[in-house]
Amino acid sequence: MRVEPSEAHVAAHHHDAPTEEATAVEHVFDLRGVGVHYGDFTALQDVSMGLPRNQITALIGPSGCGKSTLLRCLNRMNDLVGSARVTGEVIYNGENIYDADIDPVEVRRRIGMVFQKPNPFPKSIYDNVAFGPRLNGQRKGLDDTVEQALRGAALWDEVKDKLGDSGLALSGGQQQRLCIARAIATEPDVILMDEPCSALDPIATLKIEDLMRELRESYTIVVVTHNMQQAARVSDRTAFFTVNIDDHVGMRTGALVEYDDTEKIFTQASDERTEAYITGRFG
Ligand SMILES: Nc1ncnc2c1ncn2[C@@H]1O[C@H](COP(=O)(O)OP(=O)(O)OP(=O)(O)O)[C@@H](O)[C@H]1O
Repeated sequence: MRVEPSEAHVAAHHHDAPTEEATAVEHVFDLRGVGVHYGDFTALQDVSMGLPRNQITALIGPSGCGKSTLLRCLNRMNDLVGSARVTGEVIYNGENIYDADIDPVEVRRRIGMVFQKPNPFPKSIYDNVAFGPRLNGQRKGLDDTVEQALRGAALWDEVKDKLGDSGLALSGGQQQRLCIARAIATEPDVILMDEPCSALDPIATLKIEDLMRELRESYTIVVVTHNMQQAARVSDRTAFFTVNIDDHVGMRTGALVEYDDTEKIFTQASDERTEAYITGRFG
């Protein structure tokens, strides 16, 4: 990629004087009229929103409104779905990640992903975390990299004496933290999380939420969640999506209804559809 996000990151934190421009919120992503289509089916249309750096943005809304589809758009995971096509612009650190000269592998290195079901590789804890750095050609300092990533994912103390054990032998919550460690080991800029706690019990869930708040210091996080309390507890910004149904053709297309500070969405939503959803009257 032409713009090196880590440089953009450093630059953003070294403004000399707080001019009006410097104090404006910096967006890691600017989505401009984004639509996603699977063949002839439009799953999501006309999404425009800016995702602020070092904040947690939650994507919420009823089943099928396109939350996961949008999340996968942000690191070109939809490329792996043959029929998927993205329209509009996904601007990441000033560049459209769908431009012809952008390498999707590099995009996915900068923008990591954590999935709903913890999915460690059937390898040791150490090898799970070292996987990405090794793939990137790192040969030296792997022990340090692994330790730092496991510390960053709040898992080090629990596994430091059994790094050679299988990742699959850990509890569900530990496996999810291992997946987070694996994601941060390659030093991404952004972490995308698709319902990261839906397979976890309440205690493991709270641990992941605490971890998300810590990770926000160093990363920008975008999380899809069905859990309203979770969105309210962890996120800074919330985007509510709905499904518009076209009865003539039976098309169900997702659309962004409202995007604002989480506190505003949960206390004084501007759109009655948002309020109905978060108060549990719909969805
Ligand atoms: N690979 C695919 N091929 C075809 N259609 C798809 C594909 N993935 C998703 N869709 C469709 O796109 C729409 C949005 O799906 P998506 O999974 O993004 O919604 P969601 O809001 O994340 O839903 P949920 O909350 O149930 O996970 C749905 O109508 C779904 O059937």
